[in-house]
Amino acid sequence: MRAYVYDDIPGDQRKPHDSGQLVTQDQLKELGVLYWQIPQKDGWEGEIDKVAKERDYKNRDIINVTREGLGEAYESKIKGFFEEHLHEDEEIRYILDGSGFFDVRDHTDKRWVRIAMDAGDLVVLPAGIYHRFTLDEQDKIKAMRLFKVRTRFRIPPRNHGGS
Ligand SMILES: CSCCC(=O)C(=O)O
Ligand SMILES: [Fe+2]
Repeated sequence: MRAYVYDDIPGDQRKPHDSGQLVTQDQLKELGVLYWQIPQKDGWEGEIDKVAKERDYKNRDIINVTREGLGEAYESKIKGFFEEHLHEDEEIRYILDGSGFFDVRDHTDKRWVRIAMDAGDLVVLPAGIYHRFTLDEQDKIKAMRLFKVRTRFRIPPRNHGGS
């Protein structure tokens, strides 16, 4: 995982948009974003189960975001993921394969912090944080989604003055 301030330069959302200003794990924690690295090797499921038990995540599923996997739904899914939104509960993702970017609003609510994730990265976005997701130029990701509750509410995207 690598986090940094998003460069806000117009262009393909899949590009890194790396401003070069790194954001540390502690700074992510100040935003309520938690991170674990759980390498994809023997016993990784047990490590996930430990975190799930500790944080009371009762349900999980797998999502495969690829052109092949989603077919016609691909474009609309990609668009929807990248619309700035928040949830009333945490968003928990463990990356099994591929890679992608989670962007979260920082405390100024003006800048994006981009969190570049790949296999073995577990992230928890706190309830109420404005965020979005995009694939990167690899154009595929497979992730485990964990949930405290079965039903998830998504607060519609806001028009944040265009950025
Ligand atoms: C990394 S999984 C795809 C993104 C996603 O599940 C979400 O934005 O809710
Ligand atoms: Fe979300």
